[in-house]
Amino acid sequence: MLTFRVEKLVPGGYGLARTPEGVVLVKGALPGEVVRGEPKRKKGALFLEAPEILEPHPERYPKPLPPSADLPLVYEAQLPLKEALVKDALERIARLEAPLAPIRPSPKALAYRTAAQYARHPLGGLAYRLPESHELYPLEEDPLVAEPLAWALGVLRLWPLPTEEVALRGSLLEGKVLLGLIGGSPEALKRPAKALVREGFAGVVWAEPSPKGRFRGRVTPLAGERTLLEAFGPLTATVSVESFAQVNPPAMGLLLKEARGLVLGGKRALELYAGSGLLSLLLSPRYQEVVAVEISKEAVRRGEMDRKRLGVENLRFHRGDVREAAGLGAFDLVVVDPPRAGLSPEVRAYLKETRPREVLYVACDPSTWARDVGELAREGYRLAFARPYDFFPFTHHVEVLSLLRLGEG
Ligand SMILES: C[S@@+](CC[C@H](N)C(=O)[O-])C[C@H]1O[C@@H](n2cnc3c(N)ncnc32)[C@H](O)[C@@H]1O
Repeated sequence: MLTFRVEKLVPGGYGLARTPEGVVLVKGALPGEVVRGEPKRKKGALFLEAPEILEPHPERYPKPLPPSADLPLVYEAQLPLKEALVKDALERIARLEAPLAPIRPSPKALAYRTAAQYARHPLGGLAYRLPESHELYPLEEDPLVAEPLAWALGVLRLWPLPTEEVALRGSLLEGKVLLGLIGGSPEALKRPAKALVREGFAGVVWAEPSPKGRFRGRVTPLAGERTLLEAFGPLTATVSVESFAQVNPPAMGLLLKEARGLVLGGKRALELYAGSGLLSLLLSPRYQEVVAVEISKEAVRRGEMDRKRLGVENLRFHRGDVREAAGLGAFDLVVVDPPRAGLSPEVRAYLKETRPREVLYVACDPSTWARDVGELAREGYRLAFARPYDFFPFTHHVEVLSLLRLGEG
């Protein structure tokens, strides 16, 4: 059993501590806290997953939070820690001393999420599934979800639906919520789905559980609407329960507003990992031609709906794999917003080969972002702008908006 003090927060949401046994990564412990436990060795590093907290942080958040909330601090105290994560990644991984604009807080610290997934508890009601485990935590309430989802949770807790998981996507603009039922039989769920729509859900789809990920298998609409309209600052866009959209639309709205002012404009722009093409729609007035590449059929379908609704004529969606970007030729601007793994080796090779004048990089993982920024800096790019954004209060997650420019320009 070891007793030690946690030094700092590191990517992945762990508290790092230096102990006589070596460096220990502690889950759910905050910088400055004294913890006790038996660290276990995993893949060469020491981890303490369920520490006993002997000396809590003076600003520890006093109310219950879901298990995904791995930064249980009063809101103002979370922001410098997130800023430090990005700065640290930039210095340690990218080896850059570039200035970082101050972190932009989330417009709301609680009740901000417009999407969430829960497991069904075998004893009834809903539960949180602990990350990377099958353990379930019964759900009383979720203070992080926005109003339409809080209403949905109240209804779903009482419905004994024969599914494995439920997914929710709300719209703050419409004040409505869509429901995804994952697992069970679509035939058996048709009637309950119709009843749920009568109860106030905007729409219900069924999805086959898939080892490739949520909504990567068969999806069947059961009742009501399939999409909602949401406001992302300067843009309105369709959202669905079946494919990626940012979970904190007002925070994404602030990022979009700032992104619009960063780029130089020009002839051709390319967006990779485009989702439904929010950034392409936003930047389309600044370029003659815009191409958006995205692998998810459902995201492209939503993007096409938005393109037509907004009357954007110079944007073309290309449903495909970004690893094949080499075939698309050269662009003045390349926009990227990859998943946590960062840019694929093929995309990095494509950027080095075609050398766009500007790369607008939106990141959800500071470590892989710093790896990619460091690589581009060695290719002659300058990190002209970088600002952390808080899209996920009460978690270690932090988003970064950044612009890389070729040469001194
Ligand atoms: C972080 S999201 C960004 C979406 C968009 N910028 C937005 O804010 O809505 C990453 C997107 O990359 C897509 N994606 C992941 N791997 C891909 C690949 N190899 N080729 C094309 N798209 C991919 C995912 O489907 C997802 O929509």
